[in-house]
Amino acid sequence: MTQYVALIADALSPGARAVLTRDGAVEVRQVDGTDRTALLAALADADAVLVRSATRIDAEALASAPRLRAVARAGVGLDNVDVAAATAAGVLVANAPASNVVSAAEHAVALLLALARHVPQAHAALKEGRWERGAYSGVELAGKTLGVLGLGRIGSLVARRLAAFDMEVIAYDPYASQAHARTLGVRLTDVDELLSRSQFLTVHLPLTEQTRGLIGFDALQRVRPDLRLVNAARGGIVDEAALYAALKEGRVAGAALDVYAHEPCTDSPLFGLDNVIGTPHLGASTPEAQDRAGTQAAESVLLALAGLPVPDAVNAPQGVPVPTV
Ligand SMILES: NC(=O)C1=CN([C@@H]2O[C@H](COP(=O)(O)OP(=O)(O)OC[C@H]3O[C@@H](n4cnc5c(N)ncnc54)[C@H](O)[C@@H]3O)[C@@H](O)[C@H]2O)C=CC1
Ligand SMILES: O=C(O)CCC(=O)C(=O)O
Repeated sequence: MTQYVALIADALSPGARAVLTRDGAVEVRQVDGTDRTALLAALADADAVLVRSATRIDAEALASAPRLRAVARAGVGLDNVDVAAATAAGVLVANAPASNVVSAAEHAVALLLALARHVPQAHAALKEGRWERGAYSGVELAGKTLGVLGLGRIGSLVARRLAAFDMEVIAYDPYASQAHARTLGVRLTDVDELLSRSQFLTVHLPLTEQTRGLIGFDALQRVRPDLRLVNAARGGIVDEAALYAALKEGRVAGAALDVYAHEPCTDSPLFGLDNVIGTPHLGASTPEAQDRAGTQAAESVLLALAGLPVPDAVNAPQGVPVPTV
């Protein structure tokens, strides 16, 4: 006999459903969380909701969910969940902070390499029947300076991988310790040095009110003209209009983007520039990452519904340990 309803609002791995139904107490319902009307209606009976990044759980969604006890994010970023409103409503929010970080880091490295060597452009030309060896000469990574903006879980994995390409790695993260940076072979700098010295810059910050627009017109005035920028964190941290202007005016050499201010995004002016490559928010899109994210999110829901401490709760009451970076 089921006692609770768990709503899966984005495409999660089959492992999530298997965990949720393990003890027979949870009925799983599926809804397309991007269909706002359907989402709000489905939330009316839900005790828990599981999302990835496409579904917005904001104050309106929470107000439509009188029974809700938990929001589980099968992934890292919580910018699509109003954590303050959930906390005020007594709804526990949990993410799966370590689930997809290797996939996200590997994707950032893949974008950086593809950007350096024009892999997508050369591939497209070849498939269209053009053998254009002269058009797609690239640059080496060895000996270049990589700037890492945000030396948390993903930034650290990227730094370690790209140090192995013989890059000099510097990072800006006011919350990272010197000891942690040293173990990665990374030197911590201030923002000025990060911007003025980096030949590659990779962004690994959460999107918050402090980080929104951080790489904007001002920052992009202070970079080298041979800078190649990678953003596989969140759209909105890099100001797309400022980036477009900098690329167009030759103040930045290239950009590789996995994330956009408004998603889905298919018509950005940035896509019209030859020195921009992009993927549609694929950082976490591997079966390995999705399996971990889905099952961890589902485990958090079971704990929350049972009234037990949830290790990855981001708004846990005092006394419940919340893991930090
Ligand atoms: N493209 C994709 O599919 C994915 C994107 N992400 C994004 O990547 C972001 C980072 O993920 P993690 O590394 O796991 O998070 P994390 O929390 O481990 O690391 C973030 C780091 O940013 C630092 N930071 C915060 N504010 C800062 C500021 N103003 N200036 C400089 N540093 C600052 C923090 O000290 C922390 O070390 C997530 O918040 C998410 O938005 C995460 C997974 C997949
Ligand atoms: O679920 C996804 O694919 C998005 C992953 C992501 O951006 C995150 O975990 O923050």
